[in-house]
Amino acid sequence: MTANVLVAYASADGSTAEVAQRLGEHLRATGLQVRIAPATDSPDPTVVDAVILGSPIHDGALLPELTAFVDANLAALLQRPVWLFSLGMGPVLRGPIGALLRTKVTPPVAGVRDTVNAVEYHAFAGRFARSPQLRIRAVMGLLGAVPGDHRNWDEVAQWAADISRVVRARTPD
Ligand SMILES: Cc1cc2nc3c(=O)[nH]c(=O)nc-3n(C[C@H](O)[C@H](O)[C@H](O)COP(=O)(O)O)c2cc1C
Repeated sequence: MTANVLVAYASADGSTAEVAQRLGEHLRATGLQVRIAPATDSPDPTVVDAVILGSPIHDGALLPELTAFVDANLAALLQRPVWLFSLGMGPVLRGPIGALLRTKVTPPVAGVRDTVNAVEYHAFAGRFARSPQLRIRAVMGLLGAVPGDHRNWDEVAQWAADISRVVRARTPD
């Protein structure tokens, strides 16, 4: 039997959408049936075997479109394996303060992770621009967050391979 996977995402500026698309394509290449959809399209998680949820982090939290999708579909999400990913600055932080913060999961993100009982949460480095605000630029400089596209496509491919292995192992032939 071919397993069905839903990749549902929120994205403000497109970089998370591209990671969701790439994850879905890698999963398809391993033989899974995959639907990739914005959370605002209300894709139906009850018709799939596994769900991957993704969102950028804004001000320490996942986007409200993603959390609204989680709230609206919680019963279905709790009945199937769910993986959660985010895009943000965390993984690229450097220096003494950055090192303290880079692996921290904020309470709002941990809340969603734990609410859906995620098999795994993966924080990917995202894409971010130079802030027009001097104060934000100063904080980012202090944390070593260099503006740019920090997405690591090999890491995305590896995560998709890991998920596919688990999903296929759970699906009877
Ligand atoms: C308004 C705003 C707030 C952000 N806040 C955070 C944050 O609190 N923590 C973080 O790690 N990244 C933060 N970022 C970085 C983004 O999450 C990152 O650039 C991501 O790749 C954007 O995804 P998108 O292109 O799908 O919208 C913020 C970006 C913006 C524009």
